Amino acid sequence: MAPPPDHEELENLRREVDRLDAAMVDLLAERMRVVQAIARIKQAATNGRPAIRPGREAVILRRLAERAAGRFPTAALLRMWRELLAATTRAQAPFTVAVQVPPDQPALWDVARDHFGSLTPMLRTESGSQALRLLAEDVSRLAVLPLPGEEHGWWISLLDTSVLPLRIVARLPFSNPGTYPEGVDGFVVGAIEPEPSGDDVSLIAVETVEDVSRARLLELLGAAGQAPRWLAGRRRSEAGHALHLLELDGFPMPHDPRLDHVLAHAREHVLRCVWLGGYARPLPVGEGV
Ligand SMILES: C=C(O[C@@H]1C=C(C(=O)O)C=C[C@H]1O)C(=O)O
Repeated sequence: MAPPPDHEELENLRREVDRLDAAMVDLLAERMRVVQAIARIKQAATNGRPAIRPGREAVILRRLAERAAGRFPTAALLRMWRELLAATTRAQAPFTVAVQVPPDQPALWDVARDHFGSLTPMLRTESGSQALRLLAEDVSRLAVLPLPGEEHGWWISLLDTSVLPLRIVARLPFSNPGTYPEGVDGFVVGAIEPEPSGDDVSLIAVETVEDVSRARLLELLGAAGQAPRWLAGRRRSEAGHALHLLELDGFPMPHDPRLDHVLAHAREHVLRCVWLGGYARPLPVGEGV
């Protein structure tokens, strides 16, 4: 039987695909060499801490999503890059991720898996304190914990770590093409200094005297020029104080004058403000499908 007339063209196109595949592998190898050079420079500062830089990763992913838009399915591209970033960070220093999977958010495991790649060891924990213990014991270098709320009070523990402070460094999922159920969100915690990505949200714990209501607190901060969102609260009955977790747009640092301003402005009610970290604002849901 005579070959179909376009047989030769098909063969040529497949050779072209093979050539491009080979070129992409060469580029990945070249990229890995550059990452290793970065790792050598970072080594002194990293000193056993995780190599991941969530702010930098967010900058890379936003830029590539924009570049690929309309030419390559962005959601697939982002998934590929997550796998790549997991491989390049693991190559710098192997790490394990502790993941608290609450019974009502089983998909948080998948969100963590997609973010840290299919080959990164992950340990499932029942509670936030268990996940944080794995960090303290150096069994895991990073933890994925459900968004703070009434049930999830793990963030309180971050206030009390003085050596090698644990920070909230990322919010997951960073991109959700609509495949994760709504309300399945987590924070990544680790002994890393969060770095700005250009579009960030900060997390501030505010300790107040006990009788300051949530509304009053937001009002006080509003008067100090801030427009925070309230995430969670806890009473510290032993001290007669209350703790609130707030989100603030932008990227304040531990000693941001904006926080000092809040303290000065609401001195009678606010006892301290503690910067717990921040995260790169995720891409809008459904983007990059
Ligand atoms: C290479 C670095 O380390 C990690 C790997 C990255 C990458 O592969 O591009 C980016 C950020 C870090 O999570 C870096 O810090 O730049």
